[in-house]
Formats: sequence, structure tokens, C-alpha cells
Amino acid sequence: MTIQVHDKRFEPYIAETELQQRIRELAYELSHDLEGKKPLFIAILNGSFMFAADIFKYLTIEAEISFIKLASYKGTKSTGNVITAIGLEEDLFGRTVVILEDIVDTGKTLSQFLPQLQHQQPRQLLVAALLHKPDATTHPVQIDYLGFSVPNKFLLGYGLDYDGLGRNLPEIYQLSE
Ligand SMILES: O=P(O)(O)OC[C@H]1O[C@H](OP(=O)(O)OP(=O)(O)O)[C@H](O)[C@@H]1O
Ligand SMILES: Nc1nc2[nH]cnc2c(=O)[nH]1
Repeated sequence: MTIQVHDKRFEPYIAETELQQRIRELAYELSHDLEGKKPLFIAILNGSFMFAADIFKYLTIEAEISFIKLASYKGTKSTGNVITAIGLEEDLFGRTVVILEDIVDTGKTLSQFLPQLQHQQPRQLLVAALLHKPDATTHPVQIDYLGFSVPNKFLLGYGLDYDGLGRNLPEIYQLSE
């Protein structure tokens, strides 16, 4: 069934059961791969709050989680836009760190942010993303744990918003043509 949010219509794309099943599989893989490493999961707000909550719930190993927001401001000509993390208090030195993202679209966000985290010299820096739009990605990012590869269409629901609305939908919708 299509839904209306603000001025646009969206149609169902990934059902809640399919989402949950895939997230369980990712959590199982992470639990297997990172057992004994006490990984620190870092969720990037706002969009990733649902994915982060669900995947973290399904983990069966000792792990920590922290939530950050990214702020972008204009740097110098040579640095371009600079992204800073708000709320990151943990020391990443020597740790196994897993970034949780709802979506990698152009890849700009993570390709700018990951090198900053590398400066803190984590032992391992991994990325888990629920969705990736390979056809939209202009800044390649290595995604170690991926939920779904999706076409280059605007998505809504399960944390993803359209102008503030739709984040609470338990399934993912795509913009109707
Ligand atoms: O690969 P990119 O093209 O950089 O896009 C990905 C980013 O876009 C979304 O965040 P958004 O800026 O929409 O903020 P929000 O999570 O607060 O909604 C998403 O959560 C990623 O952080
Ligand atoms: N809501 C939403 N936010 C995004 N941020 C980057 N890509 C998307 C998308 O497809 N939908």
C-alpha cells in the first residue's frame, strides 16, 4: 500500500520481516567475527537509531555502543567541508570499532569521517551499513557488513526521513515514480 508523506507518495520496498531477518544475520556474523574483542559500536545519528538498536539487541557478545552526531562546516579551500563528531568521548586507541550507518549514498559522509577516526589509531575500524546505493556512490567506502544493496532512489522509513517525517515506519519505502 502506498503512503503519503508531505507532498510525496512512497511505495513499500523492504518489508519489516525481511529487514529484521537480514539484521539478525548481520548481528550473527558480527558476533562470530568479533567475539572476545569487546567491540565499540558507534552509531551515527539521526538516521541510524533504529538499525543500531536492532542490531545491538541481536548481538550475543560483550560489546559497547555510543551515539554521535556529525556536524559539517566549511573548512579552508584545501580541506573543503570538514566533518566533526559531537558526543564521541571514548578513546578509540587499540579498540575494535564498528561504525553503524543506516545508508551509504554518495559515500561523502563516511569517506570524510573515517580518516578522522583512523587518527585515533583503533586496532580495527569496520563499517556496518544497512543500505548502500552503489550507483550513487561517488566517494567509495569499504563496507564490511552490508544489509542491502539498493537502487538509486530516495528511501524512507526505519530511521530514514523525508523532511523530518517517516523515521518511525518499521519498513522501508521508496519514492513512487
Ligand atoms: O553517503 P552520503 O551521501 O554522505 O549519505 C549518507 C548520510 O546521509 C544520511 O544522513 P543525513 O545527512 O540524511 O542525516 P540524518 O541521519 O540526521 O537524517 C545517512 O544517515 C548518512 O549519514
Ligand atoms: N531519507 C533518506 N535519507 C538519505 N540520505 C542519504 N540517502 C538517503 C535516502 O535515500 N533517503
